[in-house]
Amino acid sequence: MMFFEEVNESEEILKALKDDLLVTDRDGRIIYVSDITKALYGVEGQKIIGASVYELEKQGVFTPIVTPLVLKKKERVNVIQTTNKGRKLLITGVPVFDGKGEVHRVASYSHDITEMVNMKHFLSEMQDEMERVRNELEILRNQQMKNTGFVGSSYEMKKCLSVAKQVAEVDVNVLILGESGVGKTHLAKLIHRESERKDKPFIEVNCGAIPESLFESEFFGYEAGSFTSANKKGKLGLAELAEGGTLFLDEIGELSLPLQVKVLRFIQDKQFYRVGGTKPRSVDFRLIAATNQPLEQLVKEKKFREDLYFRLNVVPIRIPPLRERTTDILPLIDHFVNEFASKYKRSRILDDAVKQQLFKQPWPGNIRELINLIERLVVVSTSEIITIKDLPETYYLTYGQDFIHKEKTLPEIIEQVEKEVLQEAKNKYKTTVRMSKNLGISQPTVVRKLNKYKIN
Ligand SMILES: Nc1ncnc2c1ncn2[C@@H]1O[C@H](COP(=O)(O)OP(=O)(O)OP(=O)(O)O)[C@@H](O)[C@H]1O
Repeated sequence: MMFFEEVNESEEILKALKDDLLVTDRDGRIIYVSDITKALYGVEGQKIIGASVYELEKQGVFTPIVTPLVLKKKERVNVIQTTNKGRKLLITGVPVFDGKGEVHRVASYSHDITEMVNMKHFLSEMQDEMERVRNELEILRNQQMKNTGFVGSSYEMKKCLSVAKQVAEVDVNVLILGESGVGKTHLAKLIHRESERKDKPFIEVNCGAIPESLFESEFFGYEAGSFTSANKKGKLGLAELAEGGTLFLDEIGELSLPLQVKVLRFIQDKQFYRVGGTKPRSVDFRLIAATNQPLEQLVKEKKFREDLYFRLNVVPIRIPPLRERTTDILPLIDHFVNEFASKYKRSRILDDAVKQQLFKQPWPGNIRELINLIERLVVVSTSEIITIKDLPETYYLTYGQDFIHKEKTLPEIIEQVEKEVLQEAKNKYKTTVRMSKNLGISQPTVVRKLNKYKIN
């Protein structure tokens, strides 16, 4: 009675273990099998009692079998078996010896490791994918941050550069001001490259380009299922992507007043909540903002929050438009002619008349406009020397036409012409003595005028 109870109890324990137990004799005949086999092998446990494991292997029920290995080694053996159901089992075969030290039975128990194997595959695929993404990110980051050269020999640009390099070293908020295309993003990247954060991300957020209704979810990210058209798994925001690096808020003047409140709180606390989230998240970044709008004016008109303006405006850098730093025009032209000549593998030179004409342009689109024009000239011109005939019509209006076109007053026209003449004379004659001789004015007048127009 006592024995029966013990046998039943052992059976219960085996079932509870959820491991499949199979016992064969030394010829490989199954003499015991627990009753969970069907799920793994697709056959009823009790129906294979008496069957040979060699036969079952031939039929593909499971392979490889462990019995012959245990018989040969006379010790515990582990194998990974695949069943006809495609499951992966870790089989441990254990020899049971008779009184003469011969293997009398082979007991094997199996543990279903399919999920573990799948997880391992998944993990390894994920690791490969991560490696690919990491490499791609590295390439993209290098492309994005590629140092394309900083042209700026004018007094104004030298001043900007010197402030930029100084602030790069400290984690202070910087506000870059200037017309469209003057190089605000270019300067922000330079500050990032020169800072200790250079190996971390530079995340550019164009505040004017993101629709207001999407700004929060794009900027702060969102939690899973927080709104209907959202990605089911939730999404990381741009703010979070800047971790450790520089967050560049371009066109900050375009932010609506309600969003300004949120951005201000974020800049102050360096903490935020994802849309639909309840957990505050922290992010460490240096902030650079930029705008082509007169922010101070917007503050007066109550279109831009004063507290946000003060937060951003710790170190302001104003990049002057190209027409206020004409000494940069010719070096920029040379720089981009070389760049595009090498990009399109064609040798191109601008003749002096073209340079003179470009020097006189007002460049409302600033450096971006200049780049577009040079690229077009390099690509479209058919001969090595680019002449005035290659210029698009709008670029060869005569002086007078040009000024009247822009509704300038006579004193303004005279000042501008004087400045340009002095600039050209400075480029050509270098010294104030030679300039005074060739311009027919005294040397002190040359010096005074050079100071007036900040030509150095
Ligand atoms: N000092 C410079 N030297 C060489 N290239 C420059 C310089 N400044 C700007 N550029 C180039 O001019 C183009 C326009 O510059 P950028 O995009 O930085 O202007 P932006 O002021 O940010 O314009 P927007 O206000 O439209 O955003 C870019 O291709 C940039 O690489």
